[in-house]
Amino acid sequence: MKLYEGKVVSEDIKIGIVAARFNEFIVSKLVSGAQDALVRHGVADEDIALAWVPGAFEIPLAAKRMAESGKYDAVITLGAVIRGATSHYDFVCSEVSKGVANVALGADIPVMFGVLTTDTIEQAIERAGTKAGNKGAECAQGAIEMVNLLREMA
Ligand SMILES: Nc1c(NC[C@H](O)[C@H](O)[C@H](O)CO)[nH]c(=O)[nH]c1=O
Ligand SMILES: CC(=O)[C@@H](O)COP(=O)(O)O
Repeated sequence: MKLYEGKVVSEDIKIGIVAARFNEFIVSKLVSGAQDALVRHGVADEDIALAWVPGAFEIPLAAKRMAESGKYDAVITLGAVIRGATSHYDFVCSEVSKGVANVALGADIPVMFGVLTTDTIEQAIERAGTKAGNKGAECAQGAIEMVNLLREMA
């Protein structure tokens, strides 16, 4: 049986990050978690680019530009959508998740979904470097794995 799996060791990998500024207190921790994980797995700091957008809803467009530029082997999207008093949360989450998935399929490169979608601020904090890990670091490792996997499958 031929087995394909990507190693989580970077060899000449360039990464683009798109981060939403809304809930920046949380998202900044996701960005630093992603950057730390990328560098510690061998990605050169100069091979990482970061673009800030106003909110999660704007992530897919910026991710599309990065993914289709040809400059990056993978894109990591980071944000924190925290439920409020109206149904706005549902629309934002739906469009961001669908949009990010479509960018990956359209550009044919890994686009990692690192947007927290939580009911409470506490849940977001737990996933930004405390008891439930750091979603940015998780996506960073996943991005390296996916790049290596797709290179193996080529
Ligand atoms: N409520 C949150 C938002 N809302 C803003 C939207 O993402 C968007 O920027 C606005 O509707 C203008 O197009 N964004 C988040 O990232 N997180 C939230 O909790
Ligand atoms: C996720 C959101 O858009 C939300 O935080 C906005 O809050 P609200 O629904 O109270 O307007």
